[in-house]
Amino acid sequence: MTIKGFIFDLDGVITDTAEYHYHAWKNLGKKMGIEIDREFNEKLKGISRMDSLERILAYGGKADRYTDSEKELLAADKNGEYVKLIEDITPADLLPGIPQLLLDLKASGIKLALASASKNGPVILDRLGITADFDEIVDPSLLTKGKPDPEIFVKGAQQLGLEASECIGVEDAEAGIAAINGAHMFSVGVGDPESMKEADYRVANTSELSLQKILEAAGE
Ligand SMILES: O=P(O)(O)OC[C@H]1O[C@@H](O)[C@H](O)[C@@H](O)[C@@H]1O
Ligand SMILES: [Mg+2]
Repeated sequence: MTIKGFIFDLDGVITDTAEYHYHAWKNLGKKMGIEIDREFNEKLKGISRMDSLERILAYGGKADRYTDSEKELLAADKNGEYVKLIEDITPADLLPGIPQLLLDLKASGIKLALASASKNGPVILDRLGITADFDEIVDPSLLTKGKPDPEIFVKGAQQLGLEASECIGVEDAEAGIAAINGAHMFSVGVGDPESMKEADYRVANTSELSLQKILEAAGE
């Protein structure tokens, strides 16, 4: 078999923390007088904390309103709310289909890496009880460019000791699919068809993720 590695996004793929990011940004937006809706939120998925804040400020026409240190405080405010929202995560918060997919990957001897832009990723993996399932975690603080740049997926493959052509990337973000495709990996998209239109293989939600179907679609 050619495929030897799976590289996963976390938020919105393994657990529904994408929803918590949305709520925390929406609340911060309210404090700044910027209305954030679900459509705009699609453009925030996969984007680092500070880059998300910059996008929100530009969207609200307030790009020049805050100093760098004020932006640090705003981002810390959002993260404070987010950290509270993830406090009670347990293994029951794995999205449907993910426990089985992880079992099937293990049984197939396929290695796993995490390619999340979130600095909260490791603590979430711990609370979900799946840290030991991952062979590698890409440290987002060491990246020079965030998604949609391919760097995080390229690093994931390197850390696993694999070629890009031997890996499959799984994402729920437009920026994430662009990053996987840019890394020349087969991309699996979870979400609505419009946001996931660039993915090589698409499912509407995680309960439809099947290792066998993904491998078939990838030509195995
Ligand atoms: O603020 P954190 O936890 O470091 O997360 C950074 C980014 O992580 C990504 O996984 C999320 O899709 C983004 O919404 C989020 O902004
Ligand atoms: Mg995501």
